[in-house]
Amino acid sequence: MIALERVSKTFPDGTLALDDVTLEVPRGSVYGVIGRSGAGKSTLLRLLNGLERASAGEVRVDGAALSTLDAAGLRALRRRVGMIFQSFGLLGNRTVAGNVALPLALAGVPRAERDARVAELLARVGLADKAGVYPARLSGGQRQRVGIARALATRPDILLCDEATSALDPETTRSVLALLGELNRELGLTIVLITHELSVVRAICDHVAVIDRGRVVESGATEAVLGDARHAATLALLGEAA
Ligand SMILES: Nc1ncnc2c1ncn2[C@@H]1O[C@H](COP(=O)(O)OP(=O)(O)OP(=O)(O)O)[C@@H](O)[C@H]1O
Repeated sequence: MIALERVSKTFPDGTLALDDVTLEVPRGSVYGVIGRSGAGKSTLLRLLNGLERASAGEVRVDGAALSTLDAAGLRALRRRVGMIFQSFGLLGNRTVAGNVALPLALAGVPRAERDARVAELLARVGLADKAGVYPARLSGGQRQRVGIARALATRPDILLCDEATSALDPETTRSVLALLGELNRELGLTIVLITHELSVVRAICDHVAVIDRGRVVESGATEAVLGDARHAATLALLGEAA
């Protein structure tokens, strides 16, 4: 459903962040992109929701070439592609409910419908009792649950996770990853997550791509890639995790 076909990204200063990347994310999968800092992970993720445009090659979502989308097409794409962040990205001057309602308000969803959807989302992420609380009063794990609820508000079928658990302790990481796994199964949500932690890939990803200096050096089913690692970048990640 998501395909990168020989995608390269060169920034105006000449930095080649992605170099001839080809990969395919199957519908309904949890797809991990792992690599060191600066490998190109964030750039790859930003290409998937149209925040960056490929310098060469093509990104397709359900066959539609993102390079051909006009402004309306990009808005439609972003409604079906949710995103969560390492730093959560919540608005401190809005309550939990207010944060989750924001994308619905922007999409013009009527008040009553919005309130019902927010209540449903907060119940799903286990925060029904926190609707009126401000983000500053929440733990990191709770903040990320709000981020997840907000990302799912417009019923996207793809969720992009940008180092979503990197700021969390191991136990909270496990519970947030478990929630993502449940949402993947219950909603058929396709999840693309970027991480520098092999434990995250092992915990939740059925597929993985290892990225090194802008190139995908290994990709495929997680067990196959990790069980038969060949590239130095993958071996280094396995060595660090051992
Ligand atoms: N807007 C930009 N202009 C110029 N270079 C950029 C820009 N954004 C990223 N880069 C460069 O592109 C390369 C890949 O960056 P990217 O942020 O995608 O890596 P990453 O794997 O996500 O790293 P990290 O885990 O540290 O966020 C790096 O060399 C980075 O400095």
